[in-house]
Amino acid sequence: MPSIRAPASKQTATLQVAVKCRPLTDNEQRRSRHIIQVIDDKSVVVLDPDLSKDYLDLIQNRTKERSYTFDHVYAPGCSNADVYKNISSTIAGVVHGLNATVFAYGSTGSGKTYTMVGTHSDPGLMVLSFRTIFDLIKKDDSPDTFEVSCSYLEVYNEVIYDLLEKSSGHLELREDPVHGIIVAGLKRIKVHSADRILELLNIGNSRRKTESTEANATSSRSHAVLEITVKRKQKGQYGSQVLRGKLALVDLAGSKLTRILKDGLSGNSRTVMVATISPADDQYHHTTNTLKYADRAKEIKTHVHKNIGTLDTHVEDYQRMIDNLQVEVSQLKKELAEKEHQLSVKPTEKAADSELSWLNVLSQETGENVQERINLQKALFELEETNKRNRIELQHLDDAIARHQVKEMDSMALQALTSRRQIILDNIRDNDEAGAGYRKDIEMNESRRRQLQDMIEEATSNNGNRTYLHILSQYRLLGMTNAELQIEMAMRDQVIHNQREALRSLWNILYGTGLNQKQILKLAAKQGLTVEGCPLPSSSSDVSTPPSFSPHRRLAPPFMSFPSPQSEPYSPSACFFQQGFSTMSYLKNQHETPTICRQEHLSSYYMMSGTGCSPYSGDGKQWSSGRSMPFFCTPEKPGEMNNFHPGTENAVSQQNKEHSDTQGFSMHRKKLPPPVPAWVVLEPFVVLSPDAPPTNAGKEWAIIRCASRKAYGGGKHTQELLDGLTLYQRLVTFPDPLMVLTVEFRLGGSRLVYYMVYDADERIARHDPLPTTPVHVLPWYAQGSPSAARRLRRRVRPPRQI
Ligand SMILES: Nc1ncnc2c1ncn2[C@@H]1O[C@H](COP(=O)(O)OP(=O)(O)OP(=O)(O)O)[C@@H](O)[C@H]1O
Repeated sequence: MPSIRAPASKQTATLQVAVKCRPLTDNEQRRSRHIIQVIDDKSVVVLDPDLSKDYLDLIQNRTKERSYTFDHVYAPGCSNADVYKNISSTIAGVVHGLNATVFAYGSTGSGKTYTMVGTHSDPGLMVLSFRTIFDLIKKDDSPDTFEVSCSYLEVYNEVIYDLLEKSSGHLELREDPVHGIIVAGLKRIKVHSADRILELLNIGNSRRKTESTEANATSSRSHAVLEITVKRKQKGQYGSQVLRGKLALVDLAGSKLTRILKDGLSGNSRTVMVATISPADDQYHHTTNTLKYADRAKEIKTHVHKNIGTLDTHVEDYQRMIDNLQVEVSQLKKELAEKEHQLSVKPTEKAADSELSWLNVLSQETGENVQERINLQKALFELEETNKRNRIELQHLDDAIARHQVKEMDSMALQALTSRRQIILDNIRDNDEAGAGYRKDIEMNESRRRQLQDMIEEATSNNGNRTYLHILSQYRLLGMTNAELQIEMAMRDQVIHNQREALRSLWNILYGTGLNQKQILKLAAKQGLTVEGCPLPSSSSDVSTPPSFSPHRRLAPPFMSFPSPQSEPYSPSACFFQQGFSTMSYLKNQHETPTICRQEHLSSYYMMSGTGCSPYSGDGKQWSSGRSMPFFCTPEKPGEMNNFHPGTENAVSQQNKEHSDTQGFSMHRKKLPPPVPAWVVLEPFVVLSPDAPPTNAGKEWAIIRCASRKAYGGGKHTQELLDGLTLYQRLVTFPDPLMVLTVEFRLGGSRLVYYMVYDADERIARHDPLPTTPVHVLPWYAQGSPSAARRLRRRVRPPRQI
């Protein structure tokens, strides 16, 4: 079972501000006065060198000294290592998924580059930081694996250049909904040692633009940002969580701050600012300006939380996770086959009924014990999965709340977020408590199992019919083990299914950008990333071609495809591909029995009565828009679907029939159709929502309908919905202000209806889980005046079913 982790907590941190005064240079010693006095390790005094003010100061009883207090103050004799001592704990957080930003701020010639880069004898904060990172990775004795990469850029005259690229062109800043501000096309190089970063740093520095100024012979004319990313993959039984810590080391030219520091100054980062000052009297104004700014910077607050990877986890990671789980499943299958073989060898001897009665009682008890264990494990598994999602949502909410707080946005939205956060927190706590209870119950159950086994062993060894009874008891026990193995397989199938969903979402995002596979791979290579497991589009009209490769279907990719009423029901092979996975051999002949697909879904064919149901009508032609049930599902609500998708009545009633046919505890081998893709495009609807905000009453609304597996207070489904919605927002460019589209999330099992209402002005006017009042949904052509319908029909091309 995956371990239950503490929720990713978020802290508000203030900028750590240090001031470092450099010594007078040789030149300055000849011509300048020293005007800085470091009082102690926290305060510094600046003397006004203007002697003409002495008289005024005297008569006005003013002091010519200005005193400032900071987190740390370093006198001219201090080394970079002294500064580093006080920030090393911030740097260490990067190895645990936290972001950190260190930047030097000061006027030209004040010692920024010296502080950040340093010299051979006095290495700077950059060098010391990445030494720490590699030391910590080396010393880490957890089973986690690490991947460190680095990028180095400069900003010169408002233009960004890649310092790790020989003749870098101009790069652009982009706001990425997932990763925040990113520099598109910036090279990211995987590194395995501090020396390698040092090497890259030197290469990059040699490309930096410098020139001689009055204050500094080699004055940096550009800002430089060295970014080190540490990806930590934590191993868990059912998958790995990825923590991604980022360290930005910034050497600013002159003194203006750029957008690149946005994260460091307001976002998710522990940030250290080292204000560098010169002690020379001719730098007085620069020095006081720097100190005033640094003094104000003390108030800046950041919101720090761990970056726990979900969607941004690399495709390759998911693929690898799935591969491992598949190996596990095939091992279990092998074991199952062996047990089944043993079961087929039936005992031939007979014993008197009376002799067997005690064995019957024990067998029955053992059976109940197994069933109880199965149910407990199943419930625990669901709880843990749900809480994983809850924690992710919690993190999203924390982010959103922090953003609202920073922007001081309206309290209504903030209130909604906060109350949602409380619900999630309560859910997490309740689920954790319930999980602990289940674990205790499982322990008790297992000790009872051991007791029962001992009793059977003892009884058979004392009986005259020893061999027969032994075989008989083994036969029954094997039956139980068989059931347990099937459960285990189903659980793993469920995990595979989840990972598959995540992987498919990732590919959908990539395809949804409108890029083809080649472009995606090229782009990834540019970023220094290797993309594995890319679904290969095949040529011509192959059903397996992802719809996104068609230029006229910009909107199609996220919604995947759905069999049109005219088309053949999904063949397992087509379905298999549309899940986002391909194997070349598999695609060669889609009519062959798909061995891999069968393996993928085999255990989904085993259903426990009372928990399973099929969305399939059974006539091979009529589909509900559902997918085959994952093992742990609750029955779909009949009728819900009918509102939105005509022609599913048969499917639903058939499904209910099947469901009611399978009561009582026993294992059923039920053939279900292979799953259909998770995204389905239905025809557009125009909605008059009774709970629409009054200002928008009477307008035409578009509604996006989403469905998900479990309600559970917004755990699993919410993340999937968020992913989907982010995707949607990103992809839909609204070429026409009145975009009417209905999307249905299909994730199998019972559904949670989720509404997104878009209107012409506000994009997302409203989104709500389960509206309290009914929403009247009409096909767009049936709504409003004939002219409005005509207008809509012209503007909105109904999404095609593929
Ligand atoms: N702590 C120090 N000890 C000795 N020399 C120093 C120290 N700090 C800075 N210097 C010297 O001061 C001069 C200016 O430093 P530096 O180049 O780091 O300034 P800067 O703030 O980066 O300037 P610019 O913004 O123009 O690039 C250099 O000659 C550097 O060697």
